Amino acid sequence: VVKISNWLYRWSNPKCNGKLPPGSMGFPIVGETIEFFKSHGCYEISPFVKKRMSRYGPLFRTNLFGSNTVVLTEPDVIFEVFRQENKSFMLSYPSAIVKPFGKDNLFLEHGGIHKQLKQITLQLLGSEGLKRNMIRDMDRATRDHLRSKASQGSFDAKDAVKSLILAHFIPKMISNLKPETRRNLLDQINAFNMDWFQSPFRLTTLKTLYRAYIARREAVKVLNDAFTRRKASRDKCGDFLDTLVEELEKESVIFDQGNFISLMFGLLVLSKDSTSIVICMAIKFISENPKALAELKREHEAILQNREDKESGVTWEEYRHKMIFTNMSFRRHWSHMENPLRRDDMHEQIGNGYTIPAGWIAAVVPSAVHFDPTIYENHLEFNPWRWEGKELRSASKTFMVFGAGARQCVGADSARLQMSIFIHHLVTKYDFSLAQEVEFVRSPFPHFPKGLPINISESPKSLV
Ligand code: HEM
Repeated sequence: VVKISNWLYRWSNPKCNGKLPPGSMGFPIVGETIEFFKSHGCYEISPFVKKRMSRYGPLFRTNLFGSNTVVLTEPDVIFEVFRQENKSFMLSYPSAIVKPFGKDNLFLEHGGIHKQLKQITLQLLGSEGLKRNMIRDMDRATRDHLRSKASQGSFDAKDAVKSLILAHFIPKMISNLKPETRRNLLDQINAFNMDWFQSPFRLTTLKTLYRAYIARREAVKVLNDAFTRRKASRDKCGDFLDTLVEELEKESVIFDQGNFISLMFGLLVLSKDSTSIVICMAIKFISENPKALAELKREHEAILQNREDKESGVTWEEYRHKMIFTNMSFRRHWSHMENPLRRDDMHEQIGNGYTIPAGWIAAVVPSAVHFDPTIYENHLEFNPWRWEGKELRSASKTFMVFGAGARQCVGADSARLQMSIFIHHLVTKYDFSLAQEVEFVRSPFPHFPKGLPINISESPKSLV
């Protein structure tokens, strides 16, 4: 009894050579993880965080995924943690989250390996790569996909947008796959979903995890075959696989084929899951806000009217400089990555004289800043006009939807571009509405448990 009481006491009152932030460590072993995963509305701060912020203040301690954790919600502290990447704070996600992506995932590495991998990835997803290689095909695929879906009169946007993204992204990775192999890869990447993470405490979790494991295994097989064949043939196809094969041939190479297979797999899954959910959020919000929809139509019809070559599709210039209201409308929708996690390696002093002991996790909550009532009037309202005249692209202490510092998202521009092109075609060519009331929750990633069915038809006023 004495031993157990002692252990329970130590669980609730962990050691610290400074002052720990207030908070509760929850139940032994599971901590407060179950409450953390409770689903909640999407356009708000999670009740888990909100409740503790009002009880303990902007910094509080807890235990999540079996790790002692300090949750950070203050803009200055969050920005500083991002800035200290690779110095006192290191990216660190629980193995339960990252394991299903495979063991070779080098984006979890630090220092030089991470830097080199990021440079390689930016050849595909950086603005030069997007401008040169991606925008035309992205536009064409989006236009054709929407046309074919709209001809059915209604469709589930949740699945359709994922397939649309993969349909043009897979050939950018590997351009010479046979149609049936490409179809198989698309199906496997689509089958690899994050359902196990949305509800890790349900009986069905093991089943969804197993399905994801099988899908990953099959997808990796396709990617591996394509890699091996390309290496042997030395063909040049102008795709990302060329870049990766060339990297492997360099004398100073620090990666192997397995690392690059894992990279391709991770990028395909991320592009499908992250961007599609934000596009679906956009469809939902503009369907419910006629004033914002009218303004979007005005912006995109003006772009179309001023375009010299009507068949050229969205240009880089239009995307970067003429979609101001589009940017304003979906600015906060990107705030969907709820908790970037870092491990404190240095026993860091943070705000208000508190300390994060070495080895603890720092869970930053950017959405607490993006929905902060002291920064935003009517903070939960969808109001694109609140951004009028503001700088819309770069990260700041009060806006970090794509992270900040060394770990800033490599896919940010590609996601924004895909969203802008989708909205362009949707609002200029179609009339659409939600087919039914939509369930939209966050646990902790946002998702539409019952899909997003929409009714759609070609607009009689369509300009092209
Ligand atoms: C809805 C769109 C997206 C959002 C909101 C988003 C958000 C984020 C955030 C907040 C981070 C930083 C994580 C951290 O600091 O721990 C991040 C990193 C990352 N994102 Fe995205 N992302 C999006 C789309 C994408 C896409 C489309 C891709 C790839 C195709 C991508 C690839 C990555 C990668 C590889 C990293 C790790 C970067 C590094 O460690 O240096 N993301 N993303």
